[in-house]
Amino acid sequence: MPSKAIAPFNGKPATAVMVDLASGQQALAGSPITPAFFLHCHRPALSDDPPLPVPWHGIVGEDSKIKAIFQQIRHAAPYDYPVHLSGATGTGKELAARAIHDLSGRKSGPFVPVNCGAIPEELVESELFGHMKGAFSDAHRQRKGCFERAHRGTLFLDEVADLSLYNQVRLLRVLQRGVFERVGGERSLRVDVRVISATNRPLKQEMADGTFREDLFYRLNVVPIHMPPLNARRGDITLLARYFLDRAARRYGRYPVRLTRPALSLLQGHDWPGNVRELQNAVHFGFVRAGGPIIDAGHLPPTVRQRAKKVRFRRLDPTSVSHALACCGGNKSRAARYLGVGRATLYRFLRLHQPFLGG
Ligand SMILES: Nc1ncnc2c1ncn2[C@@H]1O[C@H](COP(=O)(O)OP(=O)(O)OP(=O)(O)O)[C@@H](O)[C@H]1O
Repeated sequence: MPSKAIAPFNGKPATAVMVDLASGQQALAGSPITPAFFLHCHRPALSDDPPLPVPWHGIVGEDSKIKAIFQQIRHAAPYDYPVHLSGATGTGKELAARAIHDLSGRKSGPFVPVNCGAIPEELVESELFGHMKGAFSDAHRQRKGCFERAHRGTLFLDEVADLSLYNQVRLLRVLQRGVFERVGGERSLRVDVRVISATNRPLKQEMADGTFREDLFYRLNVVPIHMPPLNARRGDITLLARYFLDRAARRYGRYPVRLTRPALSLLQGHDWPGNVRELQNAVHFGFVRAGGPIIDAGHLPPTVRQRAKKVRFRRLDPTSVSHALACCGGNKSRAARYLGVGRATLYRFLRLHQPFLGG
């Protein structure tokens, strides 16, 4: 056990009640908790801690799928061709866009992210292209749009599929002609901008439905990069969880903080529909809930705990249950522990499957 694990005690005995999560062993109330007792309680239950790798341009991952993404980013970065990032929400599309910018010749220029889905329809045009004073009732002064602000840099159009057909045409014209006018302005402006776009919507389907213009798609999708869901790179779950925890611990000066093995296996068993963002939120929730150096399964959000239960239930099958019961001499509590499920789960399973188990 590295010495940092006992750092919270600063070598001095602390006084509080401490219970070993696995064995239920408890230090006497008010008696000093020695580092040795702390180690006794937590060493077997804690996850192993190989050193964290340095994030690659803010992106953490060692799975071959994410390494292939690093490679695609490296290839795309030096050119000015538009890149389109697809992938579900929370998979790291914005991080990838920033990495492309950082690795490009534009890195000393601005990176301007704009969430097309978050701007009210009537303001999209002025947000993208700027406006002249008096162009509309609230235009009290002239304002530059995102295209101008991104001059000599990169414009990141997030949620590009949320643009209305009208604004898609405006965007297409700028990409085709390389010039635009501010709303209410007559002078054509030319800027030097690289466009990276992203969406979590299926653009092929949107085109088939007529809600996304095909010509715009081909303008944006010159270099496509698809961000894989976290589910497809499950090997990175532990790494990412430890990374987010480490960052939280550093930020709030609460070091060291560690996940117990049961907490890690809950995280590993979850299917993460919200991808890395959901994992990050779950870790932060656990960090806040635990309030101390050890984050256990019970500190994780209910969604993660609930879903894991369902997954475990789905994984039960009559053969493994019969086998567990046989191994445990028919004792259901022991069989439940053997199977890694709660007693109630096993009882529910038995009620449903008793006829097939011959009981
Ligand atoms: N591989 C990763 N390593 C470290 N942090 C990550 C990684 N992937 C995502 N994140 C973090 O998860 C959060 C969501 O990432 P990001 O905003 O880039 O996702 P997104 O795909 O653009 O999401 P959306 O489609 O909802 O806009 C951010 O806080 C980001 O820092």
